Amino acid sequence: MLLCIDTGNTNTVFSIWDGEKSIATWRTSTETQRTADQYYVWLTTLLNFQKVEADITEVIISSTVPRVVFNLRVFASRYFNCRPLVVGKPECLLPHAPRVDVGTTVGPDRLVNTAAAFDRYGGDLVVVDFGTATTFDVVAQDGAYVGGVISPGVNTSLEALHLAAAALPHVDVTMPEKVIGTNTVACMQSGVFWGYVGLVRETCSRIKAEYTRPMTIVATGGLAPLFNQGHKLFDYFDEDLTIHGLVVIHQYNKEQGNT
Ligand SMILES: Nc1ncnc2c1ncn2[C@@H]1O[C@H](COP(=O)(O)OP(=O)(O)OP(=O)(O)O)[C@@H](O)[C@H]1O
Ligand SMILES: CC(C)(CO)[C@@H](O)C(=O)NCCC(=O)O
Ligand SMILES: [K+]
Repeated sequence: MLLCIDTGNTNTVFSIWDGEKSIATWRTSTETQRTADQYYVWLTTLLNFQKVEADITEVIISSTVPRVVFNLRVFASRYFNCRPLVVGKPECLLPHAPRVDVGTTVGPDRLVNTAAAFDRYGGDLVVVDFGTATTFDVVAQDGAYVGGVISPGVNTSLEALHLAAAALPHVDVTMPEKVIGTNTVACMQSGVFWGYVGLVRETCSRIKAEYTRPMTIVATGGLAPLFNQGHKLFDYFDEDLTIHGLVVIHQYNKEQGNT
């Protein structure tokens, strides 16, 4: 079985796959201090609790936080006796090489989203991922990542507002009934929610105008459905896009004899 690990700046998702079949998926917060042994204790507790029989023999990792990769590598080799594939490292092959400026790095989550979205929807895409950052990844007709846009994440924006202004509380994002708020929380929620609807709409429309070919917009990330209520911002919402990309990239490496 394959263990897929998707580490974002806020959360890390572990997902176990038996071929094309998902066995279990769990989420934990991303912490750079966590050791290989701590990952194992956490994972086996959940496996035992849910009575999941998992015979993990392969591991693939995408991490936007470079510092956690070392401990995840130790975790894979110590407990599953395998050398993990790490997306973005030269030893992990990609179905399509990104076309970006020489010497630049592309976030591994964006490479993974690109591979997943191309597999499911074909080319000429914008992938919008609502994570710690809101990213827009442009996928060309041939499946290559050809650039995109990075905006502050929804929760990141709300948190920044709270940290920067003494009188502004911590609030959760929601879709407000009205635009004109009549209390502090409602004003903040309105600013972030409607501001984001505008941000996504304007960014996608400008990407489409610049790209010149018809494009499909695919959204992923826990907050995507919130922004799609009645606003028709996306053509598709795909909850497990990033994990699917890890399965696709792992499969590609196997086909190339690289595991
Ligand atoms: N309706 C909602 N209202 C508020 N928060 C939500 C809602 N739905 C999901 N969330 C939260 O939004 C966050 C977005 O999840 P997602 O996996 O897309 O990004 P993340 O894991 O936080 O970011 P990263 O991948 O950069 O670590 C999660 O923390 C999730 O708990
Ligand atoms: C933009 C984030 C933080 C989104 O998770 C991640 O993809 C990242 O750290 N990227 C590196 C820079 C880039 O993708 O161009
Ligand atoms: K994510």
